[in-house]
Amino acid sequence: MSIAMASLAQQFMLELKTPRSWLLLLVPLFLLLVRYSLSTFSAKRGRPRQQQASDNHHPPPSPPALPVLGHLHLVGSLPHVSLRNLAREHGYDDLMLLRLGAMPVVVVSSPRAAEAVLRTHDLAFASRPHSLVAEIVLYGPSDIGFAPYGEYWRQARKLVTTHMLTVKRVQSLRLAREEEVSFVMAKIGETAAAGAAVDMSDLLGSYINDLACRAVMGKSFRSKGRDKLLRELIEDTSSLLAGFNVEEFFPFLARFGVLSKVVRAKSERVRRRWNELLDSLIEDHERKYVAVAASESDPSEDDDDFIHVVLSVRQEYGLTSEQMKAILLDVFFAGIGTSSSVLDFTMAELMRRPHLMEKLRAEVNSSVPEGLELVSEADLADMAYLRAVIKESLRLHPVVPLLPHFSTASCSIDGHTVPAGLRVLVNSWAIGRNARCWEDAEEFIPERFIGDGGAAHVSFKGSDFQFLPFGSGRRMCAGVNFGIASVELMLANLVHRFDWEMPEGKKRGDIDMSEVFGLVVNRKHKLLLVPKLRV
Ligand code: HEM
Repeated sequence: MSIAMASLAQQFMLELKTPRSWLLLLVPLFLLLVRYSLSTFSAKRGRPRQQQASDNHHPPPSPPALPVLGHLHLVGSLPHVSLRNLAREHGYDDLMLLRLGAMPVVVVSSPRAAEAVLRTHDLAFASRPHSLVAEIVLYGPSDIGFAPYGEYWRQARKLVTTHMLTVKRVQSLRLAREEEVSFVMAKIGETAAAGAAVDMSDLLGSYINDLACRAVMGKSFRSKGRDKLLRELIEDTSSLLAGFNVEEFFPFLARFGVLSKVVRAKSERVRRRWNELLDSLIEDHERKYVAVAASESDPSEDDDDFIHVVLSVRQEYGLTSEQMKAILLDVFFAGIGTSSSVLDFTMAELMRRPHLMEKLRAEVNSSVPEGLELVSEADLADMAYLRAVIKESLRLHPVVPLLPHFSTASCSIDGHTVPAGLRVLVNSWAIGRNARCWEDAEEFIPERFIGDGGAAHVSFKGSDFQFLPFGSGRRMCAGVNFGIASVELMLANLVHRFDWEMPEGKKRGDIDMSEVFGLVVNRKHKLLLVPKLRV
């Protein structure tokens, strides 16, 4: 019986990648749940009136909901789109309160309300919602992205921002970026010579993956196909981290515990794989570290990778080995999918608008000394249009479209009370397309970000609340410089070195910008392009 239940649940978990597919699970459970909710409702009715009133003191407005499901049935496979449409339909432009099953969630859809959450009441919203998978895979969680707000998170974030992701260290990885870009250009060159098409999505993914490996462990992981294994492991983990645990929506199901057992078992398997990998890498580094210390020689630049950094400050920060591993894992989860998806969206947008690609190419070519095949980081300094193209891509396609926050104190926003203990989603995708803030909001127009453009002064550093691709406030992305540096250099080289054409029989207009929601939003279809060598 329990094996049958477990395999049924496993089947369901495979299906449960999108909120709408939860309905599959919910149909047979519906009647049971109605009973549960009726009993909860009668219990609530029995509570004193005063207490009920204080629970619901001017809550944010809410669209009509179904019993039991709440608003769950209104959230489709692209939650950021569904939530924008819902807010728009009901005129809840700032704040909206939804109930997903039994879980209340506040959705923020305007720059004004985002500023209230991420700046005015930053401290009250600086935590993250609980995730069972993160608790297991990230040891607690002891990383930075998923850790609840508190002293541990403050120390871990300080470690990362003052030792690992500093401007200086990102600059010191310049050589690594240039080498990795050169490696990719050579690979594309071979494909160009053969007249074949390149799977850009795959290629850009492995470029960012190799860069993360160089940063974390000082070398790429390419030998013996280990980079593929690592990418698989990252993908397996990311899809688990992005999934929802149905029991959080329906605490009633926790009584059976079957679903969380399945999620737990999968998460533990993934954690074991990471453990083996990271333990062996850390041991290697420790041996080298001890040898360098014994020889009293200066560590070489190659020894300056993130594992060495974490080992060197381990005592100062009092880190356990699990905490070290969790912090290193953030570079893989927060850094890889995000940057490669930004590159993929940007190339797809440029392919759909060849005149913009030409304009960018003209800027790049004019900044690179005649006859040089590769664009170096020094050449990027004056490329204002390159930066505008990337910003415009981030505006229309923020790869983390819903910023996940959690309230730890009650606050009042625009006369509405948001109590402590609530999930809060800032819909940065909706905000970036808000027609009140952006002219021709749905169009890809990089010119808005330069010269006399209406958004020339708008930055992604977290002070302009109509543009939040990296979030804002205490939980803002810790790797902005790292991410942007790897995107800029690759994009400049792609347009400098090659002309890009569509595979035979395909038109530029065929490029489909459909998305898939996950820990990071990706384009649904692979971007296949035919390179023609230019220089
Ligand atoms: C262009 C690529 C990237 C984009 C678009 C991006 C975007 C984001 C966003 C939207 C958040 C959540 C902010 C919030 O909740 O308010 C975030 C968090 C984070 N990002 Fe990035 N990111 C990128 C690259 C990177 C890289 C390369 C790293 C590290 C090497 C990194 C490390 C982090 C960390 C550690 C957090 C968690 C911060 C916290 O919770 O305190 N990101 N990122």
